[in-house]
Amino acid sequence: MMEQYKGVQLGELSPHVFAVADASYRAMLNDSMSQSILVSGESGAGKTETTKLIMRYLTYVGGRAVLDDRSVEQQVLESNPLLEAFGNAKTVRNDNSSRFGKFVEIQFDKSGRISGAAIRTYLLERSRVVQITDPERNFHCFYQLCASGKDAELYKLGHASTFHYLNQSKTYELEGINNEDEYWKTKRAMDIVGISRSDQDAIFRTLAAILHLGNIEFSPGKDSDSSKIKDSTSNFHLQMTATLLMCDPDLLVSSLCTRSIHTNEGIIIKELDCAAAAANRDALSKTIYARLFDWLVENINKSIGQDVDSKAQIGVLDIYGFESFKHNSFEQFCINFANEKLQQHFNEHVFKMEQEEYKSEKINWSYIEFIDNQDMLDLIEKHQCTDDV
Ligand SMILES: Nc1ncnc2c1ncn2[C@@H]1O[C@H](COP(=O)(O)OP(=O)(O)OP(=O)(O)O)[C@@H](O)[C@H]1O
Repeated sequence: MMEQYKGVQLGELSPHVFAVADASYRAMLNDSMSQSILVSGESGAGKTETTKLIMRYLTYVGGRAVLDDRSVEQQVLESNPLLEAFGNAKTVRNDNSSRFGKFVEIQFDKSGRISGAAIRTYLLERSRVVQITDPERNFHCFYQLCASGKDAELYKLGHASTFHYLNQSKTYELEGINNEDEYWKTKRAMDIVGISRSDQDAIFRTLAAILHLGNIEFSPGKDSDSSKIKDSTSNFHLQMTATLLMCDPDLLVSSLCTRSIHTNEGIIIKELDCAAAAANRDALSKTIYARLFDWLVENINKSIGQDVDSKAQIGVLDIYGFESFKHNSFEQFCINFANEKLQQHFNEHVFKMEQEEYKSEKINWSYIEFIDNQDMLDLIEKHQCTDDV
């Protein structure tokens, strides 16, 4: 199919993702201008798979610029399983739903050969680390680690069902997928992108720490509105978390059960009640996970290598689609807002600007009705004067 679409004018053959990829590649070469491909659609529509096909096509036409055994394009493609292990999860609509947005920039030299690449990620759904509902799952990597046999034992991990962050939903397995096999695939992907064995250990240690952290429970302390570690089980998970994160257990307790407020007079330590301590614990887990994810992306980028002298680039944007669940949170608001913005960009170019041009050139055409969502966007993002409201 790639051969068939290579160099053929857009529209001559049936619609195909390779036709779009080819058109952007030719436009980049002929006009010496960078291009962007926006892959949109609701959750489960096939955006991530389409993005992979686009990258495969650009790899096919953009050839190989580096003559070592791990070329740039291969590394971009091979970084996918790793990003998916840490950034994808089962949702009601898609067993492998991307829970982050991704912008892949493929850089080309003046002869149109791939010379570098960069992956930028957006809006990781951090809340999933601490809260899931049946039949969804947390990020794949947690289930992979729990099923990893000896490695899981090393971090004192049991079955996924023994962890609060995973057992809020009773779905632990995915159809046709073996968690342990996936664990080894993820490790292999780490080898490919050049993550050292000691860094790999640190990554899984961090994941294990998050799981143990989630199992720490609190009970009321001596003072009113204060809290303490609930019992010996919670204390075990606390000690495990501290060991895995290589921090002092007492410091960890105080960072969970108290809050420091910086004032002009100095720092005030405030005790937290059980609910606030649990929220603190979850905030810590989300932050650690988000930073781990950013670290992974940064290392993938370092390993792929950027071409600072690149002549032009093709960017492929794969951002997660419209979502409407039974319970929608701030994340859904951000996702849907980003999608509305993208839809408006599409409307601007496909309907508004095109029809304005017809009008100015007095071309006879039948007006295409479309829903203009500008008012909705203005409502959310425009600064309003109080007088106007
Ligand atoms: N071109 C394709 N060929 C075969 N199967 C496909 C193709 N595109 C999508 N699928 C199937 O649909 C599923 C969902 O696709 P994908 O993960 O790409 O959706 P998405 O639009 O990126 O969803 P989300 O917004 O939830 O991340 C895939 O796991 C795969 O099973």
